[in-house]
Amino acid sequence: MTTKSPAPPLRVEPFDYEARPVRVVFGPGRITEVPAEADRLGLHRIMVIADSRAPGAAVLLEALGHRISLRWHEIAQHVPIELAERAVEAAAANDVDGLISLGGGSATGLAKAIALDTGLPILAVPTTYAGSELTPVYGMTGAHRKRTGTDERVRPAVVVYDPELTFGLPPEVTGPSAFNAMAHCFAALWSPRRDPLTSALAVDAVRSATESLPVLMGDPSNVAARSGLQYAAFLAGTALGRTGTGLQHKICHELGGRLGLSHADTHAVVLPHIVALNAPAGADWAPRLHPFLGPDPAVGLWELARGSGLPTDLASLGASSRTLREVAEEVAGTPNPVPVDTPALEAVLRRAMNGEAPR
Ligand SMILES: NC(=O)c1ccc[n+]([C@@H]2O[C@H](COP(=O)([O-])OP(=O)(O)OC[C@H]3O[C@@H](n4cnc5c(N)ncnc54)[C@H](O)[C@@H]3O)[C@@H](O)[C@H]2O)c1
Ligand SMILES: O=C(O)CCC(=O)CC(=O)O
Repeated sequence: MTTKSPAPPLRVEPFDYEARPVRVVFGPGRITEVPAEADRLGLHRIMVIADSRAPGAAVLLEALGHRISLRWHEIAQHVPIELAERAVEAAAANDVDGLISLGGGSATGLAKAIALDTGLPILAVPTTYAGSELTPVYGMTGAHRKRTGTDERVRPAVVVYDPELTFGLPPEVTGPSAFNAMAHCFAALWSPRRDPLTSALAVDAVRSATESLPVLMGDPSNVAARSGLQYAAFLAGTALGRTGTGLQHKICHELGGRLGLSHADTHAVVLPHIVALNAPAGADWAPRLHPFLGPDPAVGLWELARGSGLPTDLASLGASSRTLREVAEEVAGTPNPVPVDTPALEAVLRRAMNGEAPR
């Protein structure tokens, strides 16, 4: 591991600040408070979208009792459009007045797709570190292309975080999902829409994620580390929900939509390389991360990924050279602190493809 050093004093630039209302309930065991939160929202005919691999569904369904109008268990990454359409039809047929999602970003994403069409309020119970529950961003996939957008109708009204629900999250989901959260942090740190609060949230999220992840790799049920990683996801999602996404996320959406790759795995592989690309423009953010990631944050991330047993090459995820070229052509114009043309971006993606160190 590279040597870590203290951060220099923070320089505060002029900024605009605006926050959107969301109620967040955080703590072990607090899934029991979901019925009271549903009552607070005035929900009587709820559609529960529950990932059956995540714990808590049975408890939640029993606790909600008569408030439930429809149970939905079919969930898929990147939200296929035909799945979203069927879920919207079912919500209308059952006259539901609100949505409760329990699961990772895929369960939240389906609730968002329904809310986009219907305007129904969402109460989210996240069980990974994707952070979707705090953003107005949605995504849907059809004909191997992912469409993303931003709409306040999809931002959940209430989020209930219960770290106990993540105790059984397997290491191959925990590690990449932590990197998905850290990808939000970097997007927020270098966004033109950043402000001192989004940057502070992002820095503390990286601190908490980099402290918690190594603990969880050896002790998956460590309560403090599970809480620390979910806290990081909360901060990271809040920051991303204010600043929006950029090149890193666009690359992952293009790869995920075309190839059906695991979203979090793709973020984990690509992130160190995009951090390296943007390092020359990192005077404002890189020194703040030195205490947690060492003097070169890109290398620090790459070493953390390797040390945690995460995938570090796109080839093993199923990407091909042809796809890399298509993705580079598609996303090269995306605004980024260090502008990048198609050949340069293809070279970056090729390094990610081969599992090379970021540079
Ligand atoms: N809109 C946004 O702001 C945003 C942000 C991040 C991710 N996303 C989207 O979310 C999706 C990915 O979310 P994800 O990475 O959380 O994956 P996911 O929701 O598909 O979950 C990953 C796997 O873990 C399982 N799982 C979830 N919680 C579990 C638990 N507690 N215990 C055991 N198994 C559990 C799931 O069944 C699945 O097999 C993608 O479609 C991505 O685009 C959206
Ligand atoms: O909801 C989506 O599918 C698009 C937004 C998203 O996935 C954010 C991310 O890349 O983590």
